[in-house]
Amino acid sequence: MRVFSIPMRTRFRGVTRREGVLVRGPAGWGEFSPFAEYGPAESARWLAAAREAAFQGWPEPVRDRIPVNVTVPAVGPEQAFAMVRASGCATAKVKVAERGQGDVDDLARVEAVRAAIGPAGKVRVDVNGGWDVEHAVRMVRELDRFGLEYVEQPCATLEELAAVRRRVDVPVAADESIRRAEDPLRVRAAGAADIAVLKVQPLGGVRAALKVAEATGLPVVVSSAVETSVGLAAGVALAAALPELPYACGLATLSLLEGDVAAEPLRAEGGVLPVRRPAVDEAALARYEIDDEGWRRRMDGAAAVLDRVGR
Ligand SMILES: O=C(O)CCC(=O)c1ccccc1C(=O)O
Ligand SMILES: [Mg+2]
Repeated sequence: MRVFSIPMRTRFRGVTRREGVLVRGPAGWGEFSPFAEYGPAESARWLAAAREAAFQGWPEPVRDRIPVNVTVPAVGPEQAFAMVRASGCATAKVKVAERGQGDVDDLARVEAVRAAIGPAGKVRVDVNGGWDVEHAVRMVRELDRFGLEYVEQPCATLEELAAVRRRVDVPVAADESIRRAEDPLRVRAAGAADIAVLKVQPLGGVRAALKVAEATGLPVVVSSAVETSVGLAAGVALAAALPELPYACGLATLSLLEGDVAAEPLRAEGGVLPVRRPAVDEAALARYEIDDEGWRRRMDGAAAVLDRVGR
């Protein structure tokens, strides 16, 4: 196992370095990079995803190009404008409701992103559950001045998502509400969302995520957990294997990192990612490799859970 620590270009989810473990098996490289706040039980799914990548490989793709969105963190309007222009993407996802900021910051950022992407581009916002129902209804209507493709996780709970969905015309996507195998059916039953955002690592692998996609019965947006090219390749494999892919995916996140572990990183060009699987490059990895006992323990903890409960 190889531990990496890569600085983020801009702070994201309060994180300034992205860390994790790369494992190698007969099928290739896998990434295990649960966020710092996740304990062994939750991290076990992330390890299952890494093991699938390393030991099993992924289902056959049905497409060879994945349209992607540029991800705009909670930065100022000028930086947001520049990030969208530099990306070449026709869809932008804008983070809003950042702690310490206000509605005026969100309105200015979304306005700048709309200006950068042009009238034909698509703009979605991700609230990460940061609003209550009244705040969400008011802000979605205000932000829709700039034209919203959808709003991702406007509130924390399924019941709140359902309430917002009944009161606004903008489609609602569920992200944090879809994390465990039993959740998707609840999302469907609650009428809480129009779209399901799926991430490979927290769902326990590409095959597990495909099952969740089927269970939700909703159109899917595949999103990254801000991984290296190794982790992103699993998201690309999921996006490539889904029977339908009606929306751009949130897999253009390599640009949020200062560097990568592959010689030919999974970087979007013209708003599209190729369906391929980059290998770890020793020289690239050497720049970011650390020796960290903590990550060894996290992996052992997750492995103990996985090997006890199975997959
Ligand atoms: O979807 C994207 O555009 C990028 C990925 C992303 O936003 C994200 C990355 C890590 C953790 C949470 C999230 C999120 O969608 O909330
Ligand atoms: Mg999200």
